[in-house]
Amino acid sequence: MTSLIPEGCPIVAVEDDRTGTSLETLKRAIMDNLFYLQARFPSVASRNDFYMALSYTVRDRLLQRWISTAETYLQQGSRTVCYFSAEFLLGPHLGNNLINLGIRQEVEEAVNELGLDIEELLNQEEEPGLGNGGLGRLAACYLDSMATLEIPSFGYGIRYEFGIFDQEIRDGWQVEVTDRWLRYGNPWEIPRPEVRMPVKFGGHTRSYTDSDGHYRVIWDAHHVVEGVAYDTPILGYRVNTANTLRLWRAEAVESFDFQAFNTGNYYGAVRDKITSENITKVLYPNDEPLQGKELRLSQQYFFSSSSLQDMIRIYLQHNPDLSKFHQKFTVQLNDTHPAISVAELMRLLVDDHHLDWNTAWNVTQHTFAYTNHTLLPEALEKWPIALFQYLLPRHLEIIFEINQRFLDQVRLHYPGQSDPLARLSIIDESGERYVRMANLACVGSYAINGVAALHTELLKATVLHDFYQLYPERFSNKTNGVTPRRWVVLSNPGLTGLISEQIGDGWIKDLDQLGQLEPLANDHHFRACWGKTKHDNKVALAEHIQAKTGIIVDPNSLFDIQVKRIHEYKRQHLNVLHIITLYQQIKDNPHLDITPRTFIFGGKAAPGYFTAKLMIKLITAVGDVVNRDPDVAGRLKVVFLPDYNVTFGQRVYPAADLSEQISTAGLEASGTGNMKFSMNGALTIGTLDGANVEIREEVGAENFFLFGLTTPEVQALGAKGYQPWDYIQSNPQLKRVLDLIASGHFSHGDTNLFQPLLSGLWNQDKYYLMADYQSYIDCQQQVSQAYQNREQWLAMSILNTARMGKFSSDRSIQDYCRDIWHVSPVIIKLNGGYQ
Ligand SMILES: [N-]=[N+]=N[C@]1([C@H](N)O)O[C@H](CO)[C@@H](O)[C@H](O)[C@H]1O
Repeated sequence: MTSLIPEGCPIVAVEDDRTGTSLETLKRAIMDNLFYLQARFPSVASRNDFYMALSYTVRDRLLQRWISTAETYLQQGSRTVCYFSAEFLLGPHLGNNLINLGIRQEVEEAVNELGLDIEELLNQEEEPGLGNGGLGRLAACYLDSMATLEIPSFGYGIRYEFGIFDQEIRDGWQVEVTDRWLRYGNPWEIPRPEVRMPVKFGGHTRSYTDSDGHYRVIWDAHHVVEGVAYDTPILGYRVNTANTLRLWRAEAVESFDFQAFNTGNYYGAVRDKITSENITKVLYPNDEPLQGKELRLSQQYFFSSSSLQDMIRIYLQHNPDLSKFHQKFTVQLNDTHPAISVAELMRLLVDDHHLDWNTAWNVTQHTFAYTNHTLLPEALEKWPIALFQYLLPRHLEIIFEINQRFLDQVRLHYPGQSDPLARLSIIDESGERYVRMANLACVGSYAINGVAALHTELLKATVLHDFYQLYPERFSNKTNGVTPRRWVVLSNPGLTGLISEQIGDGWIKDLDQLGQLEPLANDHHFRACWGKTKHDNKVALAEHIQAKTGIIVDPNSLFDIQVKRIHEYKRQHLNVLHIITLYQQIKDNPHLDITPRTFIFGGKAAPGYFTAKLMIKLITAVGDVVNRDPDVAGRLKVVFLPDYNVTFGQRVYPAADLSEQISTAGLEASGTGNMKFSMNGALTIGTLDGANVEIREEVGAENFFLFGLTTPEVQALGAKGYQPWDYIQSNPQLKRVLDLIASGHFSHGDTNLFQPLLSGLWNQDKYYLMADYQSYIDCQQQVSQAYQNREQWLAMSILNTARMGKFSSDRSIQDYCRDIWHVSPVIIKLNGGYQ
């Protein structure tokens, strides 16, 4: 693309005001932005005005890095990773950018001198809740690590107008409130109105033979929507690299139909605008269970097509030959949500750019890599053929062709055997016939990975076994990780200071250096400082809990925390059975010497998931009784803290003594909260599931509270016919706990309220709570005893943090770069001026 600025034009020097970090410069910049961008003077400016003025000031210091990065990638034509995700749970930007720019102190001083409070301004930011849980947050941690490791990369996703709902608890029940995160504007995104991609839907296809005798297909779409780009800079930690997260918003090609308006059809005049914009209106609030709605498939296709068209546009700026597209770009598919991209790239290459099928397929298969995040059958996406025919007729044709050619190969592998073909086929012939998105992703990808060692082994043995048999070389494990920048440095400045004081701050970019803390686990003084840091964080959380819920908790009690999406396989209700067990023990013997505990829960339930909502009600109902019971006398407190999100997590992980990771073995693919808790010195009580297995390997079995059935034991019990009633009948304590719930003790005498939960446990207990109950209770007893030995507990806590190096998302990204993407870092030099 030719520069619009003529050769020899005077260089526009970048003013210090935009990049300077001296106290006076920052103060002037904040006031200038208040004046020139917020058009406010201090005496009438609101907290949001000051937040915006500060944000623009910090953003300016990003922009030089961002533009230098973009220019360098353009000049060097660097091989680039594109991370396709329907969710990016970014969290608030301001605090993180201050850390990554390394100017937190300077800005705090400037803000103080202006008579403002930086914590208040930080809390002013509406977090972009463009995700449901682990999958979306992982994508955000990976963007931070790719930038910090100076990897040329783009994030591509959807700019939902409304993110994950805000959660309120009314009368103990979850109530969803619309997340209007954009209502005060978003200083961290740059609209790119010129970057618009036409995305077609519906209609029909027709084919013809062109003048060169080539078979060509035209897609006459029913309607076209435009994808408009909004870019957010993703700055690495203490580097010059600022990569781009490009999120697409849907707009109507024609946002106002004058003809309709002139004929008085006012709705008609804006119909296109409304239907088009609906595509990116709201995030589907389901974590795991698939949402088979047409709009969901439209969202997935919309951002996949916009992103691939954008990549081809960037590619053609320097390379006319699309047959080498995969050498420049590689795309990581974050679960099957963007798997339609496999068919879309084929359509773009064959129909729009006239590559022959085989060349296009070679490019496609060498472009995509696929990450699976769950084994839950109900989460594996499949779309009815009829919906595909209606919404994406050309893609259905292409998928049939891909499948045809694929099955021809498979037949060679399994001569005369139909079963493997039926399982491997992209088309599920049962019922109304479906397109299996995981199969499409596997056929169209050169690499397939799970997100923890156990999960990947289970993928190879179960859900993707046939693909593993066919393409063993494509499979690898890439254990998840989390960024220590947001989850330790930003969330836990006390611990950060204590660690860096001892071992320097190299650990922030090289987490294995935390290993240098090990010897200090035996140092009484260091243990005392460690304990104080944790206690200070617990005091801060206790104040927040009182402010948010009115519940007073004792920071000296053991903070036992379970925060994650509410789901039966995550077994928040098993945690409640432990609470009731302790409660009954106290009721039986009010003088019982027990370790005082504060049970803190947080997590959203998918709005349509009734059992999960009932689990929240059980937690709040038990809390209402236990928290007020005179016999308990405050030794047990149960808190359900509403609206669990990234900001909430930043408060909670540093304040935990015990991290609850109690899913049924074999069902939690990885978990990432488990890593954030341990990194902040919490000890884990958990099953051998997901990344718990690797955390226990790293921190040492002696520093991990393990309980429960293993995956093979769960499978064996299931195979032999699991009778939960047998466990209830043979365990009087367990029976008493369930009977107390059934009696209405926690529901004002209403014996029906929790019936659905109880009957599920008595009859089927799909997630083996009854089988794991006693092991869990015994393990919790060990926890209480261990907590009584403060010095030992502190030593275990220090060792947990010291041995968490493996779980940095930097390590995960280095694994992806080495084994899958084959991309190398590009060092960015800051460019002082522009020609
Ligand atoms: N979808 N999905 N999967 C999950 C999470 N629910 O978002 O992905 C997360 C990120 O890979 C995993 O840690 C977690 O175990 C898994 O259940």
